[in-house]
Amino acid sequence: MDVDAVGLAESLREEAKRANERRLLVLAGDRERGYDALESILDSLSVPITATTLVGPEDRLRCEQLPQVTASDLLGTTREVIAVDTHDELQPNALGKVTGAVDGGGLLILLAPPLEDWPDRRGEFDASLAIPPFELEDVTGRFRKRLVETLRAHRGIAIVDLDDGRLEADGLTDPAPRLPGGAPTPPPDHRFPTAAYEACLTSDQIEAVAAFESLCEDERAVVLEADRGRGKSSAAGLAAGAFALAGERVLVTAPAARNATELFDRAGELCECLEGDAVTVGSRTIETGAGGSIRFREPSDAVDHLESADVVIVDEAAALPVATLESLLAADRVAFATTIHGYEGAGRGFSVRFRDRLAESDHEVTDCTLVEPIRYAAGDPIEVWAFRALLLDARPPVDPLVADAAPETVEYRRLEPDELLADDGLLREAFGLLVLAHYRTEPNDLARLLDAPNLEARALVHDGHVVTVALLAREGTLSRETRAMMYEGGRVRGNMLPDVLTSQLRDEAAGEPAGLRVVRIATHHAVRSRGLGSRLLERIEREFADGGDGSVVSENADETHAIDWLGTGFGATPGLLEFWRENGYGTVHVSTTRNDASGEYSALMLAPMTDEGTALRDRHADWFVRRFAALSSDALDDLEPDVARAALRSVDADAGPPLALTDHEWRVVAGAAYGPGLFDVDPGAFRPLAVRYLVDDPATVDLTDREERLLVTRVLQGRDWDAVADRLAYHSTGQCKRALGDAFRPLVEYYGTDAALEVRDRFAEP
Ligand SMILES: CC(=O)SCCNC(=O)CCNC(=O)[C@H](O)C(C)(C)COP(=O)(O)OP(=O)(O)OC[C@H]1O[C@@H](n2cnc3c(N)ncnc32)[C@H](O)[C@@H]1OP(=O)(O)O
Ligand SMILES: Nc1ncnc2c1ncn2[C@@H]1O[C@H](COP(=O)(O)OP(=O)(O)OP(=O)(O)O)[C@@H](O)[C@H]1O
Repeated sequence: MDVDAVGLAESLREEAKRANERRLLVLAGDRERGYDALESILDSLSVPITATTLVGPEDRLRCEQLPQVTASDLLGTTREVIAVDTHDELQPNALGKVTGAVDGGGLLILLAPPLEDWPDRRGEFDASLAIPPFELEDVTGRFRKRLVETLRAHRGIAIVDLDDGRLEADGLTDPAPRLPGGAPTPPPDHRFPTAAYEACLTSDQIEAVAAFESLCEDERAVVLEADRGRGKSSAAGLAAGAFALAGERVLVTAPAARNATELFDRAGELCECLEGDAVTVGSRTIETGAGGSIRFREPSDAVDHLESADVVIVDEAAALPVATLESLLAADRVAFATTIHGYEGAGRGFSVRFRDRLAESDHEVTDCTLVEPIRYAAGDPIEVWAFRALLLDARPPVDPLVADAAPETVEYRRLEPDELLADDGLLREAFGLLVLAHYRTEPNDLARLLDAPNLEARALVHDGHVVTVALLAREGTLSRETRAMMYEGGRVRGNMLPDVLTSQLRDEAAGEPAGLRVVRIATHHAVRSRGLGSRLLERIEREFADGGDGSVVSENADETHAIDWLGTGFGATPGLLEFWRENGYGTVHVSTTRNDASGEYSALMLAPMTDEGTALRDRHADWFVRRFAALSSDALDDLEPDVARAALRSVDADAGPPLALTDHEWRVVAGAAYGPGLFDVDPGAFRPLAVRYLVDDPATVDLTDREERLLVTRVLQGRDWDAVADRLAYHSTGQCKRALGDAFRPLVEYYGTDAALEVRDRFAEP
């Protein structure tokens, strides 16, 4: 080999240390040559084996080894050298996590196939993109092509071609000597002890700690946002320590206890520094001599202990369900620390859904963003590369560029993967919009967008800028064998709607028609509610109804199909259900468990395009209406009443059984509505009527929102009178009972048979 890879690695390491930055070394070529070079490099670098990690399939070196799938174990830790073996596969998510864990002065080493061949390689991750009826050979290599381009274009990245013994780039940037930055100084006026500020490593961290001082007052919230490794957990820890030293009880929660390690370390150090032996420090509890404390509790447990805490700190808030965050808002003084641009899709739920709730709450909010990295110098070229390669900082266009967008000004555009690859601006805007609008978009999704054969993207663009984007997945057209396999309990990749309709809802034919699921849709926040989202759905429908472009490959021989149905599945909120209903989608299912990330029940909706699609939609809508009452008193007994109302309202009025109450049942219902009859003695008779009404939504019957919620909570969900009266703010259970009787009057009027109307006439006031 002509290239001195060892000498190169030594120079890179020396430069990295000098600049407190990282450097990246790509060893491209034959795998064995790569490992030989790597071993020589590790032998010569003065890096302890304990600070080195090999991320790859085999434990081939003497250092720590883990496979790419468990790269998340490295999150929050730091290593001096990490080598990643990408010969068998490359998981985009793992690449992000690994890059984030390399310390300032450290090296990231990639063992890669010859760069020219790399895009054509297929590994396990690619196999996961081969969603039936597509096959592995349909998966493309654009993500890797783009990755190679970024490796070649960015500073700080050395590339050695081991097969040709050629140095492609030396990665040396010859950084200007760093001026020794003075220690950051505490703010002039502060309430926390000076030591809390002296423990800070950057001036951003000082500002973050200072932001926590606002929690000395009541009805305050602090939101701390930062990219990974900006020292946000540590800042929260220093603040927690300061509160505990002042005798306050601090409750800390995070998705997992290990997320709070740094917080407890900093808090413990501060308390010990100021109180010495008077403080007891454990890994989940700290108690100060002043009577203060810091305690970690799991999120669900924390929600039940808000009363006993003075200050509540939520770390990695974006990774918690929105419903949990909302419950935590019951705390009077509360801080949320959260990662933006996380490598693990560390959610946007926080910004997407929770921010609004926070703004509506009584808390005065102090915002703080930490920019300066802690583990390495600002402007580190490897971070710059990772952000670009994985689009961690992709953003929708800035507001002024799209401010005038309206359905009349926009153009419908297919976002072909090749165009996205060629036009980074377009890719950034489209992906940025998807990231901002969805609580879990991660680097793997970028690869999916570029390479998965079942996915398509469509957008509306205003003046060349993306204002609304939709990600579409082809589903269905599954072979008889695949359908039987699903029916018998086997799993299929992708195909979310056919999968649920077949395996859970026991419809073996559900995977036959061709469908297109709107996986995600998002409108730029500055131009929502102008009809753009609806316009995009309409244009998609038009395109795919035309057959031509919308035709799909089938698992059965070479035949092609037009799309039979459009569908969607999402965390159900009344507003979103309404949006989809207005666009012609009807609910066919509500999941029986809440989504871990959003804390919401998912709704599945269909809009038929052909007779086959209509048949599929009709039978599932029918079954949905038939089972809804039983579901409501069982798995969905805590479904938000407004979600239940909106879900039923979106169902086609022809769906479900016709009302078939016996004369006797009608007398019971009308007796409760008009006379001395009681709901409690025969609740079953009221249920089909409530469901029928909520589905039909007849124009001439006008129940109030509260009355409809009463139908859901009392009649369908079977909650007891006290709980219902309390929740719907009736003065007493008696008033609530009368209200239910009153609510049934218009229903008896509208649907009642002769037997029912007779009762009404008998009791009706003269
Ligand atoms: C499969 C999925 O992706 S579901 C998730 C959908 N995406 C998101 O939640 C991301 C954030 N939200 C958005 O990007 C947008 O609000 C979209 C995509 C839902 C709708 O896009 P828009 O361009 O605003 O749609 P459009 O103007 O055609 O329709 C808006 C109507 O939808 C309904 N609607 C949509 N979202 C909401 C909501 N969160 N709350 C209340 N109503 C809503 C309302 O009826 C609204 O009309 P209004 O503003 O007059 O009350
Ligand atoms: N004030 C400090 N004193 C000592 N070490 C610190 C301090 N601030 C940060 N660090 C160290 O820097 C690293 C990043 O800090 P921290 O975990 O607080 O940041 P973060 O923004 O929460 O990062 P991540 O998102 O990666 O968890 C940690 O290894 C931590 O130990």
